[in-house]
Amino acid sequence: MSLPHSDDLYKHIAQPPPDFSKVPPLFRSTPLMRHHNASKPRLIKETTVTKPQNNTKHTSLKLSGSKPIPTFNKQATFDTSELTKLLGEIMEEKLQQLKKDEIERTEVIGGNQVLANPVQNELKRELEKVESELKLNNEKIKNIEMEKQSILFENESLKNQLNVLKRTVETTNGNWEMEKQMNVNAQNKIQELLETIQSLNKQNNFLQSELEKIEDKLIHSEKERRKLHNEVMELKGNVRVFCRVRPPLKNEGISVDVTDNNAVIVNSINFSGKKEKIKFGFDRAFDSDSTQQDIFEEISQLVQSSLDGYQTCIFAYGQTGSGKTYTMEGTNDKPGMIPLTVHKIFTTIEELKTLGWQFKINVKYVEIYNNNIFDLLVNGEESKKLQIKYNGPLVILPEANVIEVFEAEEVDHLINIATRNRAVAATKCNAQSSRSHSIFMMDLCGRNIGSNEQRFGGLTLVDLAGSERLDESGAKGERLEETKNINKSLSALGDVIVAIANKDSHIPYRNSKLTELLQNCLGSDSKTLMFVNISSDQQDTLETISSLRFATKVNTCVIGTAKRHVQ
Ligand SMILES: Nc1ncnc2c1ncn2[C@@H]1O[C@H](COP(=O)(O)OP(=O)(O)OP(=O)(O)O)[C@@H](O)[C@H]1O
Repeated sequence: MSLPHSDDLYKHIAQPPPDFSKVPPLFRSTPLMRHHNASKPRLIKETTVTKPQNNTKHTSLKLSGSKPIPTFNKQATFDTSELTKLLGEIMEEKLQQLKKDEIERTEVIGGNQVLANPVQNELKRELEKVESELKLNNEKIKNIEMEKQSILFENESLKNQLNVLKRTVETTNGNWEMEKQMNVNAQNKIQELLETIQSLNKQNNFLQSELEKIEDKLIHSEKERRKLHNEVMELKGNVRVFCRVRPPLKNEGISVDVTDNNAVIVNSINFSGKKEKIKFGFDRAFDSDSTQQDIFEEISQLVQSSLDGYQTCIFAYGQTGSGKTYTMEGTNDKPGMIPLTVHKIFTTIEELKTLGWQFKINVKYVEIYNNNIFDLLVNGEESKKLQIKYNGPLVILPEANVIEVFEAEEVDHLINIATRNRAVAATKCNAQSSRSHSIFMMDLCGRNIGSNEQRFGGLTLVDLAGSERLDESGAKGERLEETKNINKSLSALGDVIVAIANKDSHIPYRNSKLTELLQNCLGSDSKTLMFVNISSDQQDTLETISSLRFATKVNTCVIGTAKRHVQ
């Protein structure tokens, strides 16, 4: 009798899980040896079966009288519990058979319970061997079961991972498609933009050349404009006189009329007591209704001249209380010529920037009191006397504070400081009378960044101290000294203008600090505008006539063609 070797048995078990669905139900569910046949079942030798599909040989166990143990199928699902049960049943059956054989053999011997027969011993050894093999196989099956569980678990985990990877690949594919499309769109857009840039570059080059042509034309027309402007100014006269009539302060009758915008008629009484009308002609005459703006419109062209590189000077002359300070400085709500001029300069500079002009503006503000020059741009401390020096033909004040300004508001602030510092003394004639000449100076240095042309212009605005006839003022002591100095300097101013008008070889600038300081802007190189301010009050008639005579003298003065300071 030959039993299957345990290794052979294990060989079948160690194969991949068999597919029991392909095993006939009989072998999967029927307990093999539960219904014994009449003949005793025996474990018989191995049978070899060749599978037609792949010619592989399979070995199966078979018990006599029992159903054959199913052939192992590599493709089949592996059900170890079924196999264990099957093997158990085989072993059990074999054991029973051995026991039965032993009993039969014992009976053969004749009822003697003797077992010492060699066949019996061999069977016993066989039994023990089979039993130990069974045990061993059971353990191997257990291990295989565990390994199977682990493989199943790993398989499940790999399946999950595979699913995740599949989804990731799907998503990535979707994203990649989307990005591919976006990339195509972006490349199209870039192409479009490149084409636009190219076309814009072409346009730009064209416009650039057009711009250069226009700039050339502009520079040319700017030069033309300056030339024409200057010709107009020269035709108008480099020294012009405007007369402004102050509204009456007292209700005593008006002694002055303005006609034709350029003539002033004074109603007076002559020495013989007869009424007479004295007429004075000027470049412009403004009646008492004229506003600050009306007047500024007429002088604003001088601002352009100063930016064009000319020295310009505007001064206000007139008796005390005639409205000089009102005209030059004005009030907060009715700004005068100085603040209006400053604002105009800054707006014009802004416009000139588009033509490549850049300006540096320095401001000085001084007063002349008792023929001494004092700085008005001092903060708190007492102003010391300033000395006039010469830089070639140019008059300079090296000790004066020079403030560079960048906007009109800064100048407004400086004017406020100067107004506070200005010496104001009460006199019999006017409790608010200014007893000094105030002189506001702006140096305008322009440079054109395109043509590198440079211009050095200047604007001087002078509020002269009130002219007074000594017998009228009744001044004594310090006030008398002030009045004398004022009148002396005003007289010197008249003399200088007359000397210039007469083309005298000597111009007496140095007769007073006023004329000496105004030298830069009183002469052939400059454009001068004088306001003669007069009172319309009847009681001021004599002073009015005196002022108008002085102004007429200036008005007839023809100063030579102004020179522009350019490099
Ligand atoms: N055109 C005007 N319209 C209205 N008020 C004016 C006008 N001119 C002058 N005034 C007023 O007359 C007064 C005297 O004017 P202002 O102080 O300007 O004279 P002034 O000539 O500067 O005197 P002084 O020589 O003493 O300095 C001020 O109250 C001023 O407001």
